[in-house]
Amino acid sequence: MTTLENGKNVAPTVTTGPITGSRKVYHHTENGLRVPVRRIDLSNGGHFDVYDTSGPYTDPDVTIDVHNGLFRTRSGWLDGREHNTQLGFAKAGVVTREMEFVAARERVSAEFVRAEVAAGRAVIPVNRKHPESEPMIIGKNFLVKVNANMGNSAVWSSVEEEVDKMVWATRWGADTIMDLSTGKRIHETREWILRNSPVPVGTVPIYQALEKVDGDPAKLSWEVYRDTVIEQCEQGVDYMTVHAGVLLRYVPLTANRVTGIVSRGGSIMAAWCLAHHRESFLYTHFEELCEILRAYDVTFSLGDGLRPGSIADANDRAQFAELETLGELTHIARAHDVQVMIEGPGHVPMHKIKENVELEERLCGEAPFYTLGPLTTDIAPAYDHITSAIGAAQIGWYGTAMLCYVTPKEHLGLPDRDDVKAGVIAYKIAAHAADLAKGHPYAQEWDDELSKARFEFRWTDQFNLSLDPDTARAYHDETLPAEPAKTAHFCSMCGPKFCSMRITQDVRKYAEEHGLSTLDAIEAGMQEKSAEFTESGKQVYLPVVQP
Ligand SMILES: C[C@H]1O[C@@H](n2cnc3c(N)ncnc32)[C@H](O)[C@@H]1O
Ligand SMILES: Cc1ncc(COP(=O)(O)O)c(N)n1
Ligand code: MET
Ligand code: SF4
Ligand SMILES: [Zn+2]
Repeated sequence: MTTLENGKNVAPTVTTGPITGSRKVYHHTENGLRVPVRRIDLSNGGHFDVYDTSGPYTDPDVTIDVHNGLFRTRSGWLDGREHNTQLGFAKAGVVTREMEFVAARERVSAEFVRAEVAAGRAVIPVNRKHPESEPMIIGKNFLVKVNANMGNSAVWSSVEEEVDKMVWATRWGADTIMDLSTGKRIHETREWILRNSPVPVGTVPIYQALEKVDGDPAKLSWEVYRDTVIEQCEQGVDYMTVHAGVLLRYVPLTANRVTGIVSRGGSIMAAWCLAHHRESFLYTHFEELCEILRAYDVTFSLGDGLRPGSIADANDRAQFAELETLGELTHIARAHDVQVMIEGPGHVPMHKIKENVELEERLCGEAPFYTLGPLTTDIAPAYDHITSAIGAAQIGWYGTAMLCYVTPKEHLGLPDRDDVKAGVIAYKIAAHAADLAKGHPYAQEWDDELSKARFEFRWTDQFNLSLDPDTARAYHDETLPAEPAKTAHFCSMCGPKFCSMRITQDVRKYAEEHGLSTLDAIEAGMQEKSAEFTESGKQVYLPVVQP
């Protein structure tokens, strides 16, 4: 690994050790692959296993050394596999080890995984040069995934912080991360992230290409771009955002928008097209690009350079014209055996969300949709993880395969690690809510486990089964920190006398003690009350006793 440029060579400090209340367990597949799960041990002697994105960092048996990077688990899987892709294998009827691995993670058959990849309805982003990552799948017939963006900017830059954010995001459940660095030491930052990332890493190569030409879009060229893409493929980037749908003739369609072009990549390409009055080199050289990505099995994330950046601009002609072009490019990429997903908006009010999914599926042959939110209103800067998680839950329900998080700092500044966690948790909620609504066979089991723990006042189990056990416990501790409170039949919300779940349990106990079913108990209780009512002279309103 390269040393850090600041000469001090400060090792990035990252968070290690299990998430509170759980431990890493490995399942072994038929062919001996080790598939991680996070096991939550319960106080009633049971346990519950959940999907685990956190990689070796949460395994106490692994020694983490960020200078050496993670163990290259997949390097042994890659022999003799040059120049073919997961899509190529899937089409040829071959089940790869990556497919077997994700099948175990998703609890489906490997053949189902193969068929979904072959149809282009799912992608497994795995650059052959990123053997540290654990394979995962993105597709609407699998668990909804979450991506976390990070990376430096010209205003704030630190390799250490970005590596820390990557580990932190995956700890809380990010399925992929994107390094969107635009500041100094882009190559080096990405190298540190890649060598230490247990999840696929995405980038937007045009950002680094622009940096190479001193930030002047007019100076960009296919050659500079191509060399940047190859450099990033060689490093191990798993998927790349390519804004090849921003065509010269679409740029005027944004002229009357409230917020113009909000995509960075989109605005850079629009500037290039106008400066040269030529068609985008991403579009004219698209087949060459396919051949480069194919050699590494890098997945396209066809960028939405004309996505709406405000409620007013949602679903306009510019946005949907670009989507049509992305559909055309999807079919070209697939013919080259290159995996494809499609990036989506942005800012969209709730009533305009569904149309986005329907159009995307129709135009892009059901390629996995990967959307930024969408934000369902513009009026809450500082809370855009919420405005967007609302849209994300909906769009996920309609069939979006991966949700790109938005943090509380959106529109305001570069997110720090706290923002990263807030964004990831908000999006884990949205993704899981979508899984539930889609009727995913295992999604509800998690809810049911937590609900049971809650009803039985197994407070510790309730904390540990939650997406954020530390915060759940800390909130309970704020008012009732003592150990006996962790089994008490109430919390400080209602107190002991008004705890409805405690009262329900009493009703059930009453029924049991009197040999009645709960319904009978209610009936019996009602008769008792009715007798009291008759005795009191059948008055509906009792006289108020003056103090
Ligand atoms: C496309 C989305 O990418 C996010 N984005 C862009 N750059 C960064 C960064 N360095 N860190 C985190 N998020 C970023 C913004 O939230 C934008 O909305
Ligand atoms: C879902 C999604 N959409 C877009 C981008 C790229 O950002 P930009 O288009 O601003 O360059 C991204 N990283 N993720
Ligand atoms: N918030 C913008 C969007 O909605 C992006 C700003 S940073 C390019 O896409
Ligand atoms: S987030 Fe900030 S830098 Fe990015 S487009 Fe908006 S105002 Fe510009
Ligand atoms: Zn925005």
